[in-house]
Amino acid sequence: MPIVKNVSRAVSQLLQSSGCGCGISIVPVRCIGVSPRQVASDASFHSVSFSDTDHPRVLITGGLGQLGVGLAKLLRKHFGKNNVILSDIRKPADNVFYSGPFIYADILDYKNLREIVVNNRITWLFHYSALLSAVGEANVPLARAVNITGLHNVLDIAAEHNLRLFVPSTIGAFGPTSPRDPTPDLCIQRPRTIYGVSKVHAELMGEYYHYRYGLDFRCLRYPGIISADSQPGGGTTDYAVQIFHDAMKTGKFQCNLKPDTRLPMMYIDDCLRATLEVMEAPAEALSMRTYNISAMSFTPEELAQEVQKHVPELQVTYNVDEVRQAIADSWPMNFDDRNARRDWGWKHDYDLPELVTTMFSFLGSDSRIAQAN
Ligand SMILES: NC(=O)C1=CN([C@@H]2O[C@H](COP(=O)(O)OP(=O)(O)OC[C@H]3O[C@@H](n4cnc5c(N)ncnc54)[C@H](O)[C@@H]3O)[C@@H](O)[C@H]2O)C=CC1
Ligand SMILES: CC(=O)[C@H](N)C(=O)O
Repeated sequence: MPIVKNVSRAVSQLLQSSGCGCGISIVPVRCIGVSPRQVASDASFHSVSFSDTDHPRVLITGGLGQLGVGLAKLLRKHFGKNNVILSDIRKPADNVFYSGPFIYADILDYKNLREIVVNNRITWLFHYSALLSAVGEANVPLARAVNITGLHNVLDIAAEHNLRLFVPSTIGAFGPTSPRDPTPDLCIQRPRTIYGVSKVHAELMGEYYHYRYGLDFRCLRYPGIISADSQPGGGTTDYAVQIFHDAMKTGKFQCNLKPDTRLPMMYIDDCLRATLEVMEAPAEALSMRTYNISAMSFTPEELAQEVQKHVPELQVTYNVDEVRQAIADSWPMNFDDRNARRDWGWKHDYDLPELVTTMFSFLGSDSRIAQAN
């Protein structure tokens, strides 16, 4: 296909994707001839563009954490196994390595990341690499590097190569001065963790690149995510996953948050479906580029009661971790996601009883398989 045709299609896609509904005219980065990293506008990789009739070519960064493997599985079902590349700086387990393309990608290595995007003709990027709230407080310099410097690399590469970019944000992007019950999309955001600060920065930088350069940036603020077949990576909401494993294994669970700490939560299938849905939504449907999504809110006490319906002998004790408790006390209790529901039809499937039943049927069948082997 002639390069000229591809470039003009890319420009028209950029113009379409910049439909922010705010009436501001956008000058896409390629039209002003200089990208954020001063890459020449006629560099050869610009001749590769993604047609609407093709499947996207997907890269997931930080893909070996709690959410990335599930996301790859979902996207591979939709777009084909070889169109979705999982990446991380860790070594994948055998089952992950053999389930589809995997590549080493350190988001702090700009050239390495750019080479991967170019050589694999990536068109959509899901940027999952991060240090979460609790581990971030334990290593602020690393969290700042991964969550902020890493994001800058990803944004520049996405803008240069006309990628559609998804970056997750979090309930942790709010702080003690935000309205907490409910928390709307637009309100004061003064988080007091490096994780929260870096996520507000990501929201603002992504939106800035969208308005300034026409980058097709899309962002959802996830609640705490609960999954059966992957472990959380060091957050404040981790207790809500651990309780299921401990209930099955020992019948005893020690919770590191107070019994009445209410936080928004979501089952992983809802979270990953929302992520695909917002990426597939037509640009003109998106009145914003960063949306809250919500499913349920509960306290450790309420979760324990629901779990005890399945494991009546479960004993729950509380040994509060001051760092996590202070973080949780500054986060939303309930999330207002009316804009996501209105703009692109977001709807959750799992509430608390359904979540708990699903977790036990997954873990139950899993442990039966383990016992049989
Ligand atoms: N799991 C949850 O409850 C929530 C997650 N999110 C966001 O979703 C995204 C994915 O979350 P999880 O999978 O839970 O995170 P996780 O902590 O389980 O995984 C993060 C991954 O990033 C990788 N990573 C660290 N440094 C890296 C580097 N320099 N280059 C490349 N990769 C690097 C780690 O090896 C790890 O596999 C994160 O951005 C997180 O902030 C948002 C809200 C809730
Ligand atoms: C809600 C999140 O972003 C994460 N699970 C954390 O607790 O840090």
